[in-house]
Amino acid sequence: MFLVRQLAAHGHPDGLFVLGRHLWSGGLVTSDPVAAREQFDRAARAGHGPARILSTNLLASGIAGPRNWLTALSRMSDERAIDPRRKLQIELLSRMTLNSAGQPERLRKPERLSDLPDAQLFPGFATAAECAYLLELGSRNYRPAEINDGRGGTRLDPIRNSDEFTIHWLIEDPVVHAINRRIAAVAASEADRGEAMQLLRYRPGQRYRAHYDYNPGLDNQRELTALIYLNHDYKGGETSFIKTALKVKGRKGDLLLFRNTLSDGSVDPMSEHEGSSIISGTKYLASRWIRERRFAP
Ligand SMILES: O=C(O)CCC(=O)C(=O)O
Ligand SMILES: [Fe+2]
Repeated sequence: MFLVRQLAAHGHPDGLFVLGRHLWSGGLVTSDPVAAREQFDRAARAGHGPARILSTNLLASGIAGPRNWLTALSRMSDERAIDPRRKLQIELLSRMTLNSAGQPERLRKPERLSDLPDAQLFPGFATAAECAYLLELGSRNYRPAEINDGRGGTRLDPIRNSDEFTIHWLIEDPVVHAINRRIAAVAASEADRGEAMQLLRYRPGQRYRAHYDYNPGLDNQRELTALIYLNHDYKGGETSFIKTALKVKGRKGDLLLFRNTLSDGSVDPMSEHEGSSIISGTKYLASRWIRERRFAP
């Protein structure tokens, strides 16, 4: 760490970037996302390519510091030379009809599926191109999914034997961020209340057994759950509510939104659900748990 700090102190781009990564993740130093972002910004100004990408992502999302959507968009154009994904991201964003703050201008009407649990379906929430983009982000990156242990950490548990990839804050690019803002808009919440988006993959035999997304160990509760179905060419795998007859088998691009808490903040017993076992094919979802209050750093 001494060497890294020395290099950073001299404005060395790699030193600043590596210091930023350590400050972001913690471990050798105390985690400090705001200080990390400052190092990424300095590394970016010193010409460090990967730091420019992270720094623009954080500027677009307003995580660990200020948010400026339009400046982030103009920086993305300049970044096409260092990251080939920027071109596709600019194309996808141009088709979204966003205002100058990156907010969606039009929202699809929901279908009410049930009152208890409070569940709604937004058909065609994401376009086929957006689903393809998320699927490509996940490919090659999946690892066994864990569950929240209620003590600030996560652990493997036989209740959930599927795979996941978390689009954590640094790699939450402006396309993912715009989708996260759209989720927040249909959920009548703020984007910064969402946990990082997760991509989920279930192959035959994989499932997420009956559970509540509400977790008694959390003081900032998972109030809402949003699931985007990224495909529908598989058998089995419904999102099934255990205490009612409600089973949801979304089509590609549909979003299921349900509430895990009652109006007094306590758990809604009817929100217990499972991702049923896959019979054939592979199911892909994008999920976002929405907290009661700001959750993003
Ligand atoms: O796979 C599903 O349909 C449900 C996923 C789920 O319950 C979750 O990720 O919390
Ligand atoms: Fe769940």
